[in-house]
Amino acid sequence: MIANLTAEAIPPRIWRGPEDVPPSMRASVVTVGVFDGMHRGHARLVDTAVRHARERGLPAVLITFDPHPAQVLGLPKDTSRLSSLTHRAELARQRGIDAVYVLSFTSERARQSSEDFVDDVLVGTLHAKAVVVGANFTFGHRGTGTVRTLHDLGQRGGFTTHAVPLLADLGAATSSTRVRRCLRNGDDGGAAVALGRPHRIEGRLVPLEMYDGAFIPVPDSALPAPGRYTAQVVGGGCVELTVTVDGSMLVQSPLVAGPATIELDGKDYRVGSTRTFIF
Ligand SMILES: Cc1cc2nc3c(=O)[nH]c(=O)nc-3n(C[C@H](O)[C@H](O)[C@H](O)COP(=O)(O)O)c2cc1C
Ligand SMILES: Nc1ncnc2c1ncn2[C@@H]1O[C@H](COP(=O)(O)OP(=O)(O)OP(=O)(O)O)[C@@H](O)[C@H]1O
Repeated sequence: MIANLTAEAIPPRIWRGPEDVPPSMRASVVTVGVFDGMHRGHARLVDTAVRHARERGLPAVLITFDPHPAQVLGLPKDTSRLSSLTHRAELARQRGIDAVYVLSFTSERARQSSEDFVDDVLVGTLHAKAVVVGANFTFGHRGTGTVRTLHDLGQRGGFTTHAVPLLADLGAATSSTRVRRCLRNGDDGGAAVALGRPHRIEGRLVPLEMYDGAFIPVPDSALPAPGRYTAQVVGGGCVELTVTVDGSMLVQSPLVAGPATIELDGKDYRVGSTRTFIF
C-alpha cells in the first residue's frame, strides 16, 4: 500500500515549548500520551478528543512525550521508534488534531508530581477544559498518577476527564509494544492490523563508497526482523534490502542520496518476494 502523499502535504502545527503556544489560546481539549505509531487504540483517543473539541468549539491538542519515558528512565522495555514526530503529527492532524505539543521527556520531567504536571502543562500552558486519556494512562513521578488522580485534579483545575476504554485485538490491548514485537518477529501483517496502516520507516539514503549501494541509518527505528528482502521501488524497479542485527538497513542498488521512506505493507517479504517501498 502506498501512502497518500497529497493528504500529508499540509504541515502539522507542532509546539515544542510553552513559548510556541499562542497567547490567544485560552482554552483547549487535550489528549495525552506517548502515541508512538498512532495505532488504532490511539486513534480512538484522538477521535474522542476531536469530538469534544468540536462540540465546544475549542482547539484539540495532542501532547506527545519525546523521547519515550521508558527510554529516559532506563526501563527494560522496547522503545524502538514506530513513528517520527513529524509523521505522528501528520497522522494526528489527519484525524482532526489542531496542534501537537511535543513535551521533551527528561529526568527532571520524570520527577515532576502529578499535581505539578497538571498545574504547569494542562492548566498553566494549554488551559485544558477537557482531557482525554486511555483507561491505563499513568503520569507524574514514579507514574503514580492515574485516571482517578486526573479526575480529582481536574475538578479544581477546571477540566473534565474522559477515560477511553482500551481497544483490544485478539484478546489483548492494542499497544505500541505489541506492534514492535510483531515487527521484530517478522509479522509486519500483524503490525499493520494494529496500526491500521503499513508500518513506515523514515531515513536518509547515504551512498556507500566501495559498494554499489546505500545505507539508511535508522538506529532507533523499529525494523523488520534482520534478513535480506527484495523490495519494489515506487516508480519502478527492484532493490535488495538488508536489515542488519544492529538495526541498520543497506540498499543494494545505486539509488539517489536523499530522504527515504519505506512502508511495510503486510505482504510476504522474504527474499524472492516483493515489497513496496517509497523513495
Ligand atoms: C510529569 C511526569 C512524570 C513522570 N514520571 C515517571 C516516573 O517517575 N516513572 C515512570 O515510570 N514513568 C513516569 N512518567 C511516565 C508515565 O508513567 C507515562 O508513561 C506517560 O505519562 C505517558 O503515558 P502513556 O504511557 O500512557 O502514554 C511520568 C510522566 C509525567 C507526565
Ligand atoms: N489500546 C488502547 N486503546 C485506547 N487507548 C489506548 C490504548 N493504548 C494506549 N492508549 C492510550 O493512549 C495514550 C498513549 O498511550 P501509549 O503511547 O503509552 O500507548 P501504548 O500503546 O501502551 O505504548 P507502549 O506500548 O509503548 O507503552 C494513553 O493515554 C493511553 O492510555
